[in-house]
Amino acid sequence: MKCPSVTSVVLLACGSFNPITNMHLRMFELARDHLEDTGQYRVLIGIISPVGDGYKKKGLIEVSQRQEMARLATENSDWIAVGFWESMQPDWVETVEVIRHYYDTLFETQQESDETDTFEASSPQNRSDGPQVMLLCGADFLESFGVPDLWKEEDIEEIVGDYGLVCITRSGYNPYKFIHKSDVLWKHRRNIHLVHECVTNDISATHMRRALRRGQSSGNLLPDAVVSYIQQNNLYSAESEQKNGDVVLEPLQRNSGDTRAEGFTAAAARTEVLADVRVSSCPPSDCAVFDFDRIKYGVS
Ligand SMILES: Nc1ncnc2c1ncn2[C@@H]1O[C@H](COP(=O)(O)OP(=O)(O)OP(=O)(O)O)[C@@H](O)[C@H]1O
Ligand SMILES: NC(=O)c1ccc[n+]([C@@H]2O[C@H](COP(=O)(O)O)[C@@H](O)[C@H]2O)c1
Ligand SMILES: [Zn+2]
Repeated sequence: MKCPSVTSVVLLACGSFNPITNMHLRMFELARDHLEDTGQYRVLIGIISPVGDGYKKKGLIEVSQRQEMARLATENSDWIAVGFWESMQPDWVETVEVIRHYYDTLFETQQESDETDTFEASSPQNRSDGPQVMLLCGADFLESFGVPDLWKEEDIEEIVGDYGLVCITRSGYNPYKFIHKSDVLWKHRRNIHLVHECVTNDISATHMRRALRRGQSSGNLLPDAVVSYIQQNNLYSAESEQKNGDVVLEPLQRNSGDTRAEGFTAAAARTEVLADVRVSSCPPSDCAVFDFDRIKYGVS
């Protein structure tokens, strides 16, 4: 019997990581288990890429500190590491460019190790050799594709069409419904791996920052080394939470040309509406696999 080929995968998670939480680390484990369970993939490494300060998100502390926390959180992992390239760029970098960067770097490495030197540059979807870079995210990230002026259509098309996405469900979001309603996501649904997080939780960096600035415990939801680093450097306060408070998020500014704070407020309000799609329904019973063609989930 012919052995089905196994694709090597690099998982890339882009985000603020302000600070990194245990859920961020769990996200990688859930994604790896899910992909490897299919028998079609082998996950080689996971990369955490903290966004640069130029992203200008409210309450975003310096990237050197977010990086250090991510480094501490992953120092004992044998497969998850921090990617520094994104934050070393002078300006905020579109996510698709970060993915391209890691894809190109891996491709070059593969090329160098190839003796025959017969490789030709080809687009990711046409390449059967070498590892595939997949974007790893939570359902809120996926649903942010629907926020006007936040993402370029062509970037979404490239991310899901050429590279692929692994999305972890998150309380308050319904990625099944979101994909069903989006033409581009539906078209590329086979490249979107939805992983159902069976342990319902509402862990977020926002909750952690709130607890920390109020002097409360992080309730074991942050790695110990990260808690110590935060305490030693007195990182989260009412003041740090106000950082970028009156600035427009860089992607919105870039895509809409709007530098006014009201522009951001309007977009933030749209985000709220999006989050309102909140449907608690998860895939019926199967926690690991969701087959769009097999399961009907009553979307209007
Ligand atoms: N509890 C969670 N469940 C699923 N995905 C999550 C969870 N927490 C974070 N993620 C994902 O981790 C990635 C990085 O997210 P991010 O740094 O924004 O963390 P966050 O907890 O959402 O922080 P914040 O509250 O500041 O937005 C995103 O893709 C996000 O969707
Ligand atoms: N157009 C884009 O490429 C685009 C838009 C918004 C956010 N992002 C990225 O998504 C991530 C979002 O992080 P947060 O969920 O912490 O805001 C960041 O890495 C950011 O750079 C990319
Ligand atoms: Zn977030």
